[in-house]
Amino acid sequence: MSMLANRNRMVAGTVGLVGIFLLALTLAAAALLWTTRQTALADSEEQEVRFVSGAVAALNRSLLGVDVLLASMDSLLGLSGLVQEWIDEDNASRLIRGVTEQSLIVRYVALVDPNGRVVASSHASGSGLQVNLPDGFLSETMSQPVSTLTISAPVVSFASSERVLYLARYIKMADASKMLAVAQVEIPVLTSIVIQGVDISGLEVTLERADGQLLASVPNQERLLGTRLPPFTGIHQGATQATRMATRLTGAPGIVVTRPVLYQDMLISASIPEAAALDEWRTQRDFIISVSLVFTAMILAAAGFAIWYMQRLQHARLGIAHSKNTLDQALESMVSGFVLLNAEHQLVSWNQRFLEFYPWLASCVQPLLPFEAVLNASAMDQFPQLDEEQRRQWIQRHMTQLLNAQGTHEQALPSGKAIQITVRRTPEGGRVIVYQDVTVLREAMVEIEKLAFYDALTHLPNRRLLMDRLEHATASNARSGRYGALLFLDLDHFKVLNDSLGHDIGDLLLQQVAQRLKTCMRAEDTVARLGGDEFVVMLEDLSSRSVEAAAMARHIGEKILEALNQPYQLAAHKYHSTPSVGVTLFGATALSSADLLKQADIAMYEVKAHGRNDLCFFDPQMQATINARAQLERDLHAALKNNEFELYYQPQYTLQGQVVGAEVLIRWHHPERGMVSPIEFISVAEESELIMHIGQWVLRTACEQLAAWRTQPAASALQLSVNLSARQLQQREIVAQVLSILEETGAPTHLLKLELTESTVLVNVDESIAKMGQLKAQGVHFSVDDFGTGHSSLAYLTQLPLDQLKIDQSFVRNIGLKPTDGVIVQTIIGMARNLGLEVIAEGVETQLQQEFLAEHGCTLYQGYLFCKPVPLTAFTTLLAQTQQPDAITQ
Ligand SMILES: Nc1nc2c(ncn2[C@@H]2O[C@@H]3COP(=O)(O)O[C@H]4[C@@H](O)[C@H](n5cnc6c(=O)[nH]c(N)nc65)O[C@@H]4COP(=O)(O)O[C@H]3[C@H]2O)c(=O)[nH]1
Repeated sequence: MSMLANRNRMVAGTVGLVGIFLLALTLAAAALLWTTRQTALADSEEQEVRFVSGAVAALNRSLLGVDVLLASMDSLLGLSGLVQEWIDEDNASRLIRGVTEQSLIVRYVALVDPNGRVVASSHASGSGLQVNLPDGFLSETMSQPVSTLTISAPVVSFASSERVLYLARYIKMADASKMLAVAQVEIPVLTSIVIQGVDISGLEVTLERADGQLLASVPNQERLLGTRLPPFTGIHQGATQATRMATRLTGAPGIVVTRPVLYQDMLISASIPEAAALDEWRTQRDFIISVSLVFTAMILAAAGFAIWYMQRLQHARLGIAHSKNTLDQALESMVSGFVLLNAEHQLVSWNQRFLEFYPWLASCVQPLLPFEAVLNASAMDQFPQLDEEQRRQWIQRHMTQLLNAQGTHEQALPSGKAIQITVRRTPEGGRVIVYQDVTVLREAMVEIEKLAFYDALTHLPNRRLLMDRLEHATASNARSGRYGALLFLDLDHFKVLNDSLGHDIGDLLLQQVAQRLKTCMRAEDTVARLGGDEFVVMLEDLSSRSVEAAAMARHIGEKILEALNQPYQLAAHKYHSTPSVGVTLFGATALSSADLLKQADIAMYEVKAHGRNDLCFFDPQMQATINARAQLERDLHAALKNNEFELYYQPQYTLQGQVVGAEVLIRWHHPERGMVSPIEFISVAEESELIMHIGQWVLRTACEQLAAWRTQPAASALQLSVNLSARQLQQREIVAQVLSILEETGAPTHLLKLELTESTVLVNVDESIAKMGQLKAQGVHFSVDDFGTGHSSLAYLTQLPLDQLKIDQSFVRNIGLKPTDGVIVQTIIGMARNLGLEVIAEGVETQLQQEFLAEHGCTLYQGYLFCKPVPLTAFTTLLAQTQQPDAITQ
């Protein structure tokens, strides 16, 4: 409504403005017309005044000449001394002719007696000339008291048949009689004198008497000559200014200038009809009017265009306002939040829904607010704990995400809402951001996923999800070459429970079993319920060695057996349940998920067939291995308890054959199997807590021996190298443990050398370095076993607090056989020397090997060439026979 009023106001304003313009233009044009008209009239007046002045002057001069000519007759003819009869007419005519010929305007001059008879004349006929003076002219002239020039009315000359004027004055004779000297002037001659060659358009010139009698005129008006023109009214005859009145001849409205002539109340009048005076002005007038009309047309056209344009503009504005209104309504009725940013990433538009999602922004949003400020407000409200730098980074991260994002991403709000944010770039470089509440959708999806992939009773993954994960796991294990395991569980006699106590109780058992199974697993493992009382556990990424993977699977299986064997409280019923567990490994062979599940299922039935509540592997060989390992573990536990271990000592020699120490190597006297090699049982022990106990036993025994040797001069300087397994070093309390054993046994710290393998150190380098550093600070020595075989520890070599490098026997064995190994041996020796470390070669079996090592700078040796690992008694005997070096000092 107001827009319409506004438009009308604008149109009215434009019309008014145009009216003013047109009025101004009209006034200006009129003023211009008036001015130019007045100027044209003034110009004509001026012209007329100039002309009349010239004409009067010329006529006066001519009349004066005639007057002088006539007056000169007296002296020429000596008339004042004569009487008429004395006049020699011929002589007088000749004399008159002589002076008349000198005049330019006078045609004839005659001497006329009071009776009108020509006495003498300038004409060839002399006194024979006929002069037809108008009636009364003669007597009128003669009767003048003083002789003055009189001018007759126009008459036709007998002599020339032309219209002429007679100019006369009387001359007194000696006898007081009077003679009339008359000059005949042809009117055309007179008018040509008056006109003086001037050519003024429309000019009317009259020579008149004061009473209006017309004597001559230009243009010649034959019929008016001698008649009386309307007298001048209200005009002073002597006035020199122009007067607006009817022209003298045609009576048209015009400009009249009149001036008296010197003689006999004659005057000259010049008239220009206004029409002629404004001739040129009319052209100007037409031009001014044309220009004004053109301007008027242009103004009207411009106004028309302006109104049209305003209407269009208004229309467009109305359209835009309407569109904006519609858009605003649309935005406000959107279920999504909406934000529009300009190219400078400032807020241009947003809707209420956006503020409902982010209520803390309600007080800060305003047009052209930089979006960074919006993020800042969010960060301040939502993450008040962030310091300024963290907040800056948070804002930066979100800005980058906003600027680079095309498409959708999701945001979880503290309120629990899930907001899907869609960012689109506008053609101007701005952004349209749409915020959609997808909380319900997400919850529904979670629910759908749950229904699709999870078991409703236990909330464990169902068969579908298990198979999906199994597919992934088998594919990934096939790539990495590592093994995983699938454990198929079935609850023994579940049907009996269900039938006797009902399904609800059965369901309670299943739920509790699910709960217990989860507690036995790592986070990355999967426990699934296939249905009924069948559960499957999938263990991924166990080991790259199948035996080890099987052992780990067995461990977990046994854990499950133990957990599920605990009594259950099912509502009011106490219940004891047992499971049967079938295991199969996956990773080596590319079996399908279904086949793997079948294998585990078969293994599980194997358990059922053999009395239930047990675990069985699908592969009989694997089962046998696992059984053996299980047996070995059990035996190792017993061995520790029954003191079945013994330490052997393998001496370490200098080049000169002196024994500087020994490596202690564990031996197990199995009650049934006899001596068991550490190669067989150390790796098994390392997979469980057993290695801690065995390692501790070895360390304590070695330290006790060192302490015992303190008082024996032959052995008091010997160092003992003790192998420390990876798991031992990873123990948090290893440093305290070693130090307390040293203290308890009283062994000299500096005689204890701990042998580590490269891989042992590299498990957790920084922590290993720290632990080694602490022990080193107390005097304990370190040697790296198997140097050069494992991972490249070169990068850490300088950081490790080492005393000795041990060249692995695999290189020593190949000396003389494999040139590259010879080179490696040389390199290790060189490196050890550079780092100021001792270097010892193990597994030296031949003279050739020893010579090669000696030649390249190796100073210590261990191997069958010198001595095999031997029991303490044999070692003590050996010591007695061998020369010892000086004691090793700290
Ligand atoms: N062919 C040949 N072999 C030689 C020669 N000289 C020594 N050996 C053998 O090489 C092994 C050297 O020990 P290792 O590399 O630490 O390798 C050891 C070590 O890793 C581990 N082990 C032995 N005792 C312990 C122990 O007390 N604690 C820990 N953690 N591991 C031990 O068992 C591995 C095997 O020990 P052993 O059977 O005693 O085997 C010993 C030793 O008998 C030689 O000239 N030729």
